[in-house]
Amino acid sequence: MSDTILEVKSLSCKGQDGNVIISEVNFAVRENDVVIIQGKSGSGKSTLLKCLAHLNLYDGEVFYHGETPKKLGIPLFRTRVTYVPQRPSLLPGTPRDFIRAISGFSARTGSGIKKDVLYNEIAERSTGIGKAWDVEEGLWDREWSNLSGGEAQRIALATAFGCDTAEVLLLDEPTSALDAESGSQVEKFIVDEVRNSESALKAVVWITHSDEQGGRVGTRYLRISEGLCDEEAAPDV
Ligand SMILES: Nc1ncnc2c1ncn2[C@@H]1O[C@H](COP(=O)(O)OP(=O)(O)OP(=O)(O)O)[C@@H](O)[C@H]1O
Repeated sequence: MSDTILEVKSLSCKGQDGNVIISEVNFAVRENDVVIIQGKSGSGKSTLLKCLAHLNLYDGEVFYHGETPKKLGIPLFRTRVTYVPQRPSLLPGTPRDFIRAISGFSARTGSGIKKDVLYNEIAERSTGIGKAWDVEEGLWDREWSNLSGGEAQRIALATAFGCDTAEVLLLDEPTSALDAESGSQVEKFIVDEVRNSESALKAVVWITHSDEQGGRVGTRYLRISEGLCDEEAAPDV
């Protein structure tokens, strides 16, 4: 189908101990999809997202518009298919250091844009989105390790949107550390961006433990159980 962005074929992943975590996963992500991934704790949801972002080794294939990440170039692929971690507080330095580092990647500056100009653009967009989510300006200069879980989560997400390059965002429980009000603000922003035809973002793969959230935002539903991944009907919430 022409609107297919990602195609996952026979994807399997083992842990360092050789145990199979997920096996023979097949699905496609198409334009306007909000694909909800559900499953018990430890079932392999984050593992699947990290494989999609080419952060884990896997067997099988992931195609982005029909091309493998290797053929496209993995750094460029990661600017288009971007993983947003559940616990960004494990990153070194401050959020601004992180923006400075990613502004220097040649996959981003390859278009000829200067590193400093790109840094200013990403920082301005990211802090602007953060402001709308009540993230104080000063928090961008605090070490990730000293941010609260909810602050770090909003900052990581605002930065992913601030980069404005991802066609697919892989969101690992993006609102799990947020209070109800902040969570619904962020949730609405994500869904609006997928629906906004002017946004670079065309689809989201979203891990959530909440059936209610899945029901509100999802358009398709995958469940991981005992290493296998099956598509399900929308939950009855
Ligand atoms: N590198 C690794 N080596 C060995 N085992 C691993 C590795 N990474 C993850 N695992 C194991 O694989 C299983 C799946 O982990 P994963 O983080 O994908 O689960 P999850 O479904 O996202 O869980 P949660 O809902 O608790 O976040 C777990 O049992 C985990 O301990």
